[in-house]
Amino acid sequence: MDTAMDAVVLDRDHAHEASGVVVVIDVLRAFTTGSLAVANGVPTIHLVADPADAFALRDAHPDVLLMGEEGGLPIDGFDLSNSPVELIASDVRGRELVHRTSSGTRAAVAAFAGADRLYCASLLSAVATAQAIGEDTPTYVVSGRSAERAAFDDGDDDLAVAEHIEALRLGRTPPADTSHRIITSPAAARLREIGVAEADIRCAATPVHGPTLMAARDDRGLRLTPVPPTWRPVADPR
Ligand SMILES: O=C(O)[C@H](CS(=O)(=O)O)OP(=O)(O)O
Repeated sequence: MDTAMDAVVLDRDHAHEASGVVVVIDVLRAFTTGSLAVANGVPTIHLVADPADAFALRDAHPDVLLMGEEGGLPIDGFDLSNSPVELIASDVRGRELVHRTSSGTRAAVAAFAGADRLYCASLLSAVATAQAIGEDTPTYVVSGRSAERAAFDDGDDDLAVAEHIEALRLGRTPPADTSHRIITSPAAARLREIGVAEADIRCAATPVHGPTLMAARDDRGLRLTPVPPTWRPVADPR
């Protein structure tokens, strides 16, 4: 994709081409909800591309909670939808989640194959993600942009967050309009159309500092865990 950034930016259809350090962005709503889940005590999020994979994981591990959506709407038999506001109100502490969404988790599963390190990010985790990436120039995957969604979405909410993270990573002032771009994005309009609560959109557009999520493979597939923060005091004596 052509963007104002030097970093490579891929849409979801090209996620499998990503290599090196990869940041998959889904601000509305997958990785906003994911970041809030770990902030609320979820130790691990298993990512799947298909609802059938989520049900299979629960059959094998009945203690997990299933979270996600199909076309933005709750999935019958899942415990939670893909809603950050619902997540905050739920008791998830200590529970492992299986997360399936139409754009975000599918993009992450596709991008993982070629990645040396993969982060799943949103505006909530922009600062933590920029810190975790460090000096490596990452490839960003704008998960909301794909041929499947071209008629109603250009992925601008995710691109805005990619630009925000990249500015932070380079020590520059991040754009002042990131939240505005999320709230006024085609993805937000689409969610409003299907009846998703405005609070979910506002939550995703609020730049609080949440944890970023790093992917690894285990015996259950792809899993996300929080990256420990690397904050240092300003006057570090070392
Ligand atoms: O639930 C969401 O916010 C979206 C639904 S869709 O992609 O617009 O159909 O999924 P996500 O994967 O979180 O972007």
